[in-house]
Amino acid sequence: MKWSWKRFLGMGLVILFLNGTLLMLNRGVFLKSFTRLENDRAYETLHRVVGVYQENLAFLERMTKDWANWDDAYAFMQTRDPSFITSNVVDSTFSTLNVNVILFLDEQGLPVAGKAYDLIRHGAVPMYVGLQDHFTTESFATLVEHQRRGVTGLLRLPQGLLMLSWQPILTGEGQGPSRGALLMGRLLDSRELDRLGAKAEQSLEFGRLHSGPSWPSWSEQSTAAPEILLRVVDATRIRARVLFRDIFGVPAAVIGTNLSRDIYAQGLQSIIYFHIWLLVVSLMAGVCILVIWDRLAGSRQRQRDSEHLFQHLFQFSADAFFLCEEQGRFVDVNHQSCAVLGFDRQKLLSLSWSDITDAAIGNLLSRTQRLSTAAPVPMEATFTGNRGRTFVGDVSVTHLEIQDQVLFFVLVRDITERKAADTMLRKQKARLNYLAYHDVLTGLPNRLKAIELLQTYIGRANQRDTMVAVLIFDLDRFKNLNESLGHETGDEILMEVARRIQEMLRDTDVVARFGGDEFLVLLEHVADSTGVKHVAEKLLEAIAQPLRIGEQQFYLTGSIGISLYPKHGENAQTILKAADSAMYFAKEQGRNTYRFFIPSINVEVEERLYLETDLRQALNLEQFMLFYQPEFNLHTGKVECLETLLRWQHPKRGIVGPGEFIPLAEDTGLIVPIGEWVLQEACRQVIAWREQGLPSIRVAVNISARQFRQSGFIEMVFRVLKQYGLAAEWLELEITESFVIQSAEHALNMFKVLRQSGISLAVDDFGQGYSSLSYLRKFPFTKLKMDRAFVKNVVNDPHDEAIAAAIIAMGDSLGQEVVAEGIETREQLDTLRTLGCPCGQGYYLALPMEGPKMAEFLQRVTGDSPAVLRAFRK
Ligand SMILES: Nc1nc2c(ncn2[C@@H]2O[C@@H]3COP(=O)(O)O[C@H]4[C@@H](O)[C@H](n5cnc6c(=O)[nH]c(N)nc65)O[C@@H]4COP(=O)(O)O[C@H]3[C@H]2O)c(=O)[nH]1
Repeated sequence: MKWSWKRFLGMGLVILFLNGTLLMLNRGVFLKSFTRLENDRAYETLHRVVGVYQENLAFLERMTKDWANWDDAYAFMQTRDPSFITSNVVDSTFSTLNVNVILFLDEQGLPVAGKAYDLIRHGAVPMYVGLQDHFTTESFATLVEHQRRGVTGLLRLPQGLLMLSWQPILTGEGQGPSRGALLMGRLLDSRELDRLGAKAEQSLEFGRLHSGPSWPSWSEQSTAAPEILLRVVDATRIRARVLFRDIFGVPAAVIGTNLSRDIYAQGLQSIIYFHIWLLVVSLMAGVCILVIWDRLAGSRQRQRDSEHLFQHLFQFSADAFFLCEEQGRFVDVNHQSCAVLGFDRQKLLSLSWSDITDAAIGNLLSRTQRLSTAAPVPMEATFTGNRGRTFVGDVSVTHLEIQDQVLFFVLVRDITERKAADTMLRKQKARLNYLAYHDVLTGLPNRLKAIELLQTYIGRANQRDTMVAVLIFDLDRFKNLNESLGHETGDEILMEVARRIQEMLRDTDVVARFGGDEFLVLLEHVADSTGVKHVAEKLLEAIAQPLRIGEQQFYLTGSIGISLYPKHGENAQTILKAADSAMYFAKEQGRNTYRFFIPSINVEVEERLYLETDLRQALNLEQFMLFYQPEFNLHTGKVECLETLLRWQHPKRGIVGPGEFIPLAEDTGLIVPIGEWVLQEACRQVIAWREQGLPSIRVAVNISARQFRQSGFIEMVFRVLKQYGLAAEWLELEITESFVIQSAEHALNMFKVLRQSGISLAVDDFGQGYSSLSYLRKFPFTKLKMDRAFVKNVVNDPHDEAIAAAIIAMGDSLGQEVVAEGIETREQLDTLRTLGCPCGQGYYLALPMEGPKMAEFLQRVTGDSPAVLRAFRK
């Protein structure tokens, strides 16, 4: 609540003013009444004093009259017998009658007998001086005549004021003639005054007046009636006075009293208390009124603001609002309603809910909530506007009751675009979800999905006490293929492989692409390894089928690693690692095979990792060296060529043969720089020997498929030849038959370029891959190196001998030099010579040798070395 201090101050001042005015009025009205009441009380008090005084006078008069109408007194006035006085006017008479003076006067007013008595000291005193003088005066005589029944009243004497009664002395029956008068008097002294005050219940002050009126407004009166005067002295006192006149009508004394203004004081106090109370109450009431007023004003303002805001929101909201009756007729619509439906306001107000939507009004009713009780229940509906324009709206309905009429407050938000966006988003999400869990190329589940599935299978295997088999399948030397043929061909191969694997497996089995050329097969509910073996064999078989992409035909092999859950690992991670290790092991074991995981595999895999690390450093550390093995003309014994054979001088393992590290170098790509080094070293060595005076000799360098496919390979060869100044005719490149089969078409141009430059081309390990004869004719090979496998049994196995003979004949007919590899015995040499094999290589003829030894060897054989020639002469 906002306090308006000015308003509060104003209200306070008004209350103060009103209270002040009321106080003044009350004071005027009530205090006057109080004063009047007090005056009345004062009059009453003084009247009581006067009454007592007059009673005293009347008593005195009666008593004097009794004595004056007494026969004895009547007789005394005649006889003047003093015994009457001595017996009747004694001291006790004064005390009894409570008078100070008793005086008998004759007809002339002269004293006959009398006595004066001090009632306080109780003793006779001399007759008051000048007392009798008053009764002889003319004015007294007039007074007596005027009064007729005696005179009673006050008389001023030097001794004080005397209350007296003068009565003519008559007989006991009150008959005359009068023989004089009797006067009895009582001094109005302090004692008498106290008695007067006690009787009037008021303490009195007495003031004697010695000469004429000095107090204001004493009226000149002839009567002896007392006059009362009141004066308000202050807020606490009223002074009240009564004036007494003597028998001659002259002011003689004033008796006064001060009256406390109790009524006034109490009244005033009550008024003040009442006004304080009134002020407090009115101030509190004022504050309450202000607060209530403020609140009422605030709530009215808020109500106005909220109505204004509601109107503004209603009219200018970006959403369409409809206020409609129970039957659906529109009561009010906003701008947006007109805009979305394309109607003007008048037209829209003439329509009803059912004209613009197919959402039944009954439907709305069931979904409404009372306004402000809960969130409205949303629903979707299709709306049709002007000229058939349709849109989808999000509808929220609330209902409210205004003067017993139920109205629906309907909010419609055009969500057509949002719905379209939602649909697109859902599709995108689905697509993203698909991409997150699938391999785009093959459509197979990807690694993530495969691992999830594996975890699910593991869970189920735990429940049913079965096994899960994991087969990791990798295409052998796929990288080489991919690099040489291009990624598009590589992708097609992968898709075909995926298709074959899928076809081969059951629907319940899972095949996933793990990345690159690696696939994963999951087999659930496996009882033992027999079934798994069968699947692995079928897989290898399916892959081994010739694969045709366009015009080219490929022969692929794969290596499979197998692990079983829970035998080889306790969770998805360890089971996958085991299968991976087994797959590497299968590759180690010559590829195109499958291997189950055994714990020792891990050691081998680890070793392979160490080897890879060392291999990466070997070139920089100059740990490589070349050995040379001669190829001889089996008829002349002449060294036709030297094959370079790579060795790795490992710091810990000693000399490591190429069989142990070349596959690794190929897999890791290290073969490219290593191969370049070999070529350089071979060229350098040949030139060096030449410079040593040895005869020029051709050097054969093994080139791996990966090197060959490396872009810029030919340029590199030419550059090296140029670098060492070696003519191309002294260089021979050996390429394995498997590579020739795989990529002959692709490499044909390269072979041609190389050959045209004068470089010799040899097909290594010839015979194993069943090269087609058409290839051999088409390609510019200069040499076929018969695989050692045929040489091995050429002596004993007629089949191998026949193959060897065929190869020799084929080379002969194609004009290609045939070199038999791996001649280890005299018999093999002889057989081959008999078969007409032109050249040979093998430990029987010469072992691979380091450069210096080979130099010595060359020195010897050039001079028709007896050791070598001996072998040929037989
Ligand atoms: N059992 C037997 N073996 C004999 C006999 N005579 C020679 N050998 C061996 O046969 C292999 C001949 O080389 P390859 O067939 O090209 O086979 C080579 C070649 O394919 C490859 N290789 C060697 N050096 C390199 C190289 O610098 N680059 C590449 N890419 N491969 C190389 O490693 C393979 C193995 O090389 P090495 O271990 O040096 O083994 C050599 C050699 O020592 C014999 O009478 N009996």
